[in-house]
Amino acid sequence: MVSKYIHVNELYKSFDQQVVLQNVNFQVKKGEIIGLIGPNGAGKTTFIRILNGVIKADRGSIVIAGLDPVKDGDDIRKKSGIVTESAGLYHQMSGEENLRFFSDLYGVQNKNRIIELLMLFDLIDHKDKQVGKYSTGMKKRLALAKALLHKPDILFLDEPTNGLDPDGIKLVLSYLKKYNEETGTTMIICSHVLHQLETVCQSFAFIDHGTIVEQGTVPELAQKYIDVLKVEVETTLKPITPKYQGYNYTVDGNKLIFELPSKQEISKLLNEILKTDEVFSVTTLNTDLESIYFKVRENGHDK
Ligand SMILES: Nc1ncnc2c1ncn2[C@@H]1O[C@H](COP(=O)(O)OP(=O)(O)OP(=O)(O)O)[C@@H](O)[C@H]1O
Repeated sequence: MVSKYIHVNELYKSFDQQVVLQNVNFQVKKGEIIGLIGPNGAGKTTFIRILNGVIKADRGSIVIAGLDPVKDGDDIRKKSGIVTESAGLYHQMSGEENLRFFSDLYGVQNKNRIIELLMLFDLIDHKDKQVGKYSTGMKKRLALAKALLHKPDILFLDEPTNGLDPDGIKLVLSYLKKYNEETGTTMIICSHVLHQLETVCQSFAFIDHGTIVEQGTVPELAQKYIDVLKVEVETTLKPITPKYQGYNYTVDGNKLIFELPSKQEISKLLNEILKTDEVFSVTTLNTDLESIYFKVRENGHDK
């Protein structure tokens, strides 16, 4: 069995009388980037805060890199970086002063690291400006720089691209991916922007009403939840009967959308079309993270 870097077992948390997390079981492999997704109020931020040792669970066990967030909270925080909505920055200090402050706190030896990160996150021209006067996107980029100062082994990222413009989103996501490839840093990312998450995460955990209801990679989940594949084919074929080779299809402009029982049927279908016609493009429409997300949600409601 592959040993898990983060292992959570039967975790519970309530605030006053409200149960926020219940029977949470969750595992992450070392070096994995996992997306934590679920509707508003599902418990994602609370879960991240418990993992990072900011708040305590009521019961259940957590092991992160062999450590327990309750007993070894300081050690986990030394190994981890966190980005949350509030960012934890000092608004009276400049961007550079903030990074210097946290750099001293984390005991970062490499004095070039601050300038390196200011340049990387496109903040070098604003390094002397008070953070209170930063835009939302600038604050978010500075929060990421702060989280990466001490080259953590684990990154907890709660909505890391919220408030960023398209350039900022591209910069941050491509950096996180590159950083993971180079350093093997384990990352847990919460976000509602599923198409962005899909570009960086290797697997996903779905949280609903405080419970992890599903966990896996997109191909694993597609296999489990998607029973009819929708395949869009751009072709010169103009079928005239309601079915083509026994498959249902609909027409969308110059494209045909076929319903197939499995991906093995795609080549069979294309071979048939190519006997008489041309094919310009083929796209699977409903095996993306968003389609799977709604299937998982539907499944939860059916129970
Ligand atoms: N400190 C707190 N005191 C009382 N209730 C809280 C506290 N923190 C969170 N909650 C409640 O716990 C529930 C889960 O909140 P949480 O922020 O973990 O959800 P989330 O999945 O991160 O939501 P979102 O997608 O909106 O960010 C909500 O009902 C929230 O009101």
